[in-house]
Amino acid sequence: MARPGQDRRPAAGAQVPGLAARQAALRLLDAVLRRGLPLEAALSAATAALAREEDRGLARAIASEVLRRLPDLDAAIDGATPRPLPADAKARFALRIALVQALVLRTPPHAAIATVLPLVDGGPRRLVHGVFGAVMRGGVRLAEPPHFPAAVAERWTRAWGAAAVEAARQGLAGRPPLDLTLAAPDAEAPAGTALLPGHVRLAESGDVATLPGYEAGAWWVQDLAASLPARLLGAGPGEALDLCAAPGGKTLQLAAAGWTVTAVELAAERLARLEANCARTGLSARLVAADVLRWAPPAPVDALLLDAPCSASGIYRRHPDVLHRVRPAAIKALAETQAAMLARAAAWVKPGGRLVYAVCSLEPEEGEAIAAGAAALGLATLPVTAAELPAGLAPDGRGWLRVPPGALAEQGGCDGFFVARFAKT
Ligand SMILES: C[S@@+](CC[C@H](N)C(=O)[O-])C[C@H]1O[C@@H](n2cnc3c(N)ncnc32)[C@H](O)[C@@H]1O
Repeated sequence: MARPGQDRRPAAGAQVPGLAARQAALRLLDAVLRRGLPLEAALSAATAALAREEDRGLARAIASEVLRRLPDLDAAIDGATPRPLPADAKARFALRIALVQALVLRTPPHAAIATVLPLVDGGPRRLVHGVFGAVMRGGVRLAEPPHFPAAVAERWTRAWGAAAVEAARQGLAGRPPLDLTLAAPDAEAPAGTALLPGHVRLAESGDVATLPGYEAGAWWVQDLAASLPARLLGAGPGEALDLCAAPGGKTLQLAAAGWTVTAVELAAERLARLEANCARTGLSARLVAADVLRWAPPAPVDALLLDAPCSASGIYRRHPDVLHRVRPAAIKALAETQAAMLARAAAWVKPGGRLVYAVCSLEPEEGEAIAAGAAALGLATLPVTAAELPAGLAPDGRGWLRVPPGALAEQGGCDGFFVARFAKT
């Protein structure tokens, strides 16, 4: 590794190999951390200039790994600077990208810094070079498992306790397992562990399209916790509404369980994914592109699933960007939308019919607080029972299901969720 002061710049105009992928990683981090966009939503614009799939993958891997390890990377940077760099300083972004490569992604240190220095050309090159060298010479090792951002750790400790938050850190350490939901109990599927009937868990994900049963549409990828809301609605026959339905894991479950499903979704491109998923699995649903806050069904239904748009803080293992984007003001605004959706949905269920409310959120404001308003809408809790859940999960004292951070850690973990089931009175 070149020492600080030995800054060997390529000739003006020369392109450093691998630079374009790091520039794209910087754009991705800027989109998430400065503009609050989801990583997935920023991907196509941030990587548009990259011709090779390999480079797009590298840019995404660097950005994801920075987001997974951000507090620990920043602690290493702050430990090597006399005065902390501002949170949004380009030098800090460049150092995060260089250090995550050298310390996590096994990029040789000289290559990690050489591909990052051009990001700060005309700016604090010497500083970035010097801090990188100091961290590497200091033999810093990043915490394993990684730490949550302080605001998230505080929020979740207040809601779910320190032990749950500590267990949840494991979810940031490695790749989560891959969960499959089977279209039928005897569907063709790869060998794995079943934590519930109709479920298979694989330790490795790899290319899902090559796994047995994929071509035949015998299963779809869906986290174990995400499969619980549709399971808890029970089996048809009857008319079921799936509100906020795309990409459609729960629509497919409802169709496979014998319901005649109408799936309602606002985002046209996401509805197209739902349509493709129906085509691959041979399961059918009536698809409606509409805003649940404006649309209404022609007649009340027997069963309704509302998987409301939410902070998605429960999916932090696969999408660590949520840890940095979700702020109290956004949670409050989402909770208002969720309450408005539940109020409309409650009116669309026949007396005696069932309604399941679900969010992949670890924020009580989006879960328990919304369910607490259901009684005023003519919805009586139909308590979830332990027998309906995988071993290790249990309903709370009100008969609702809270899947807290760190749940099922010993079995490989699962997404954080809230699910409540009601009967229309
Ligand atoms: C949590 S995701 C749904 C996941 C889906 N139920 C599944 O199992 O695959 C929430 C969905 O709600 C959609 N959405 C957000 N606001 C909406 C609205 N006002 N009306 C209908 N859909 C909406 C989003 O586009 C997103 O696809």
